[in-house]
Amino acid sequence: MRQMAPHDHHITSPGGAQPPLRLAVGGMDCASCAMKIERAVGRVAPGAEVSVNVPQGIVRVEAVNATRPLDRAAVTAAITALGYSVAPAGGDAVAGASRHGHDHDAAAPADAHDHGAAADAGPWWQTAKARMVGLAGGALALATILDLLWPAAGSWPFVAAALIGLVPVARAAIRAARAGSVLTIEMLMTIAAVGALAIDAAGEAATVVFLFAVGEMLEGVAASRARRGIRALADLVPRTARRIGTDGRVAEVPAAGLGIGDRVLVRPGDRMPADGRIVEGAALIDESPVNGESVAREKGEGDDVFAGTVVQDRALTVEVTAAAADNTIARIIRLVEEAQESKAPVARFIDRFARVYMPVAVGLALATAVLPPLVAGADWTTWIYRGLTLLLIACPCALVISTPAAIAAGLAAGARRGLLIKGGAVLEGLAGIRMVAFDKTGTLTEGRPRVVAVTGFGIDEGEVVRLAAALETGASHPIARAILDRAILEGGLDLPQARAVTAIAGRGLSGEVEGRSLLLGAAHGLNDPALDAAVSAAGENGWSIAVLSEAGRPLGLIAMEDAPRADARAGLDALAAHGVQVVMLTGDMPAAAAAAGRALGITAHGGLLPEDKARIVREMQAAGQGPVAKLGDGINDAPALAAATVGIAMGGGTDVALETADAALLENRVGGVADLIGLARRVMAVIRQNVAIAIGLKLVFLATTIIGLTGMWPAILADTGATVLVTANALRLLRRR
Ligand SMILES: Nc1ncnc2c1ncn2[C@@H]1O[C@H](COP(=O)(O)OP(=O)(O)OP(=O)(O)O)[C@@H](O)[C@H]1O
Ligand SMILES: [Zn+2]
Repeated sequence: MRQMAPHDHHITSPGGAQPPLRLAVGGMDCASCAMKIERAVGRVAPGAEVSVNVPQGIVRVEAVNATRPLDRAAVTAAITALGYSVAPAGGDAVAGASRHGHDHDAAAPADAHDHGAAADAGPWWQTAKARMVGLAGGALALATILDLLWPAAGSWPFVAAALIGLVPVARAAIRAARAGSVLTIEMLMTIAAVGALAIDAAGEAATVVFLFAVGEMLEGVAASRARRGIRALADLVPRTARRIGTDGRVAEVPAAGLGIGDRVLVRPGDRMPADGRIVEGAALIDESPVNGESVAREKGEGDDVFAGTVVQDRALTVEVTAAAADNTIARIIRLVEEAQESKAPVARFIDRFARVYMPVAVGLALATAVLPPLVAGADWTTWIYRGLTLLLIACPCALVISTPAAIAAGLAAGARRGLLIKGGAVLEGLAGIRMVAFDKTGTLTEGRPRVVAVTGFGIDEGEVVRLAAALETGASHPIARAILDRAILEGGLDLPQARAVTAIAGRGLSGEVEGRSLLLGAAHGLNDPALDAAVSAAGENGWSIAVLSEAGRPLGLIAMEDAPRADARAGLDALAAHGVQVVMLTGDMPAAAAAAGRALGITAHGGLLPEDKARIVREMQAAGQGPVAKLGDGINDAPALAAATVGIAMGGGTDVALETADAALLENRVGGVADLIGLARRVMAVIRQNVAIAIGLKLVFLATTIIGLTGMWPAILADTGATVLVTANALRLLRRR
């Protein structure tokens, strides 16, 4: 089931009081559709933030500073008035509609703007847009031949060709105008072409109409390629699975129909058909398709496996733990698709700019057509022609698509490499990061501490471990694992029952064991010389500690060692190469933090409570160190993740990691942070190039048109060319490096 935007976190929605409206719209797949819809919705929902996701057909309306609550019916009506279809219900309809929601075809006649029709269903040459190109192109070719064979016919073959190509465009323009959007690209095209016919430039009118159709088609092709960037992940999951029946017989069934608890047989070379847990066997598993982890890993009984990963050498029996719609890949796709809807600030700016730019350009065109003849007595035909050409230049297609195309491609490229980024705003934030704060346990270290020393104060060491392990039985901190492992080693898991266990994030646990009220955790507030000596000795070795105490009196000390991650050094170096500073913020005691910091060559602050971490992150941002990213893996990092410009979760696809942070590394690799920042910077560079291309070409043709150097068809060619160029530039991000 698709949830209604459960991932609205602090960056993309600053505390919106009302849930955003989400509508699945069929039939749009280009920038001008998006602009039309945004304008129409903006009129019925004043002050609302509208983002239109072209490839996925999703319109998201959020009441950022709306004057009244969002009215779903009014928004829906505004969109249908433009000739697009809106799926009846909210959330669930979205997924369906983006895959096969082309019902609008029946209601709306196929014309220049009903290109959603075949966008998913068939190859690009079968789309309505391609038919348009064929029609306009065929008519133009016929007219040209006629003109060569029979010059006496004059210009009427071209007039006919222009009209044939123009009819669908004009229809779309009129429909949009009726719905309230007068200044559309179709309208500009229609006026320019009709005007050209009027001043007897029929040949050019026909050419312009044809080139416009080509541009629209290429844009559609590019849009579906960007969409495939993320959808390709879904193809990693095999269509069928070998389910083991209750009678032990194996039957081939559709993977989508597997239920939780089903057992499947996965043979060497097979892709995993579902998320699950190995119940029998062990094998080398290649997880690179899902999280980019480059080395195959040995997994055995009890280990979790992900749909889409490849079993390399031996057969496994796997028990399914998630339905197809909830598996890791499906969740990633959903997150990225939602992220593609959220606009980066730079995209918002461009949208606003385009909205101002179009009327200005139209005004300029009008002035160009009218002023020189009126004021200076210049030739009317020449200047009307130049004015019409400027109308074509007023089309902001390339500019409008330049940013969303780059962001969509960037997010998809990241997801393929195990870098999950939740939206354009996060990308933009990441590109500007100057400082990264890491926690220690589980991020810079393996997060698998091992007990290295146990000290008892007045009680036996085994007793210390036994009581501590009883408290840790349900705990999730890595320390719990270490202490329980030790307890098993010493005498099995025959532990006393702990009651009323409470976890205090960043401090430890409290609870009752065998009638005694115990505390286990950091050495806060215990003044005991013997304990202090043991604690500082542990700190000097870089060990972490858990102190067991009763009524403020220490009973024992457990010291643990956690190895640094093998790739920590390289990952930190990669950040340094990006000019990014690094600091360690850890809940572990200061001495242990300092030892780990020394080993890695970075500044370390220890003994921090969760709120201390958040405070330091805020202080760093305020102190002008620029945007700060915080990397963390546990609940004790949540406040700091939220305080940071960008909160990055580390932790192989766990729910917490995926849902709470702004970005997540699916693979536990320190170098992933540098990869994230590098990718974000590349995306921003592409955006800058695209904006330069789009505006630069317009300026050049603006000048050459006014001085009369170039005419109509170079103007439309420049627009088409720029649109294709910026999209192709964005798709470069999808190339595997
Ligand atoms: N479940 C627990 N059992 C025992 N001690 C704990 C537990 N949770 C926390 N502590 C104590 O509190 C300290 C701080 O814990 P916290 O979870 O904030 O940081 P951490 O996980 O050690 O390090 P980092 O902040 O780098 O992830 C630990 O070093 C430990 O002494
Ligand atoms: Zn369109």
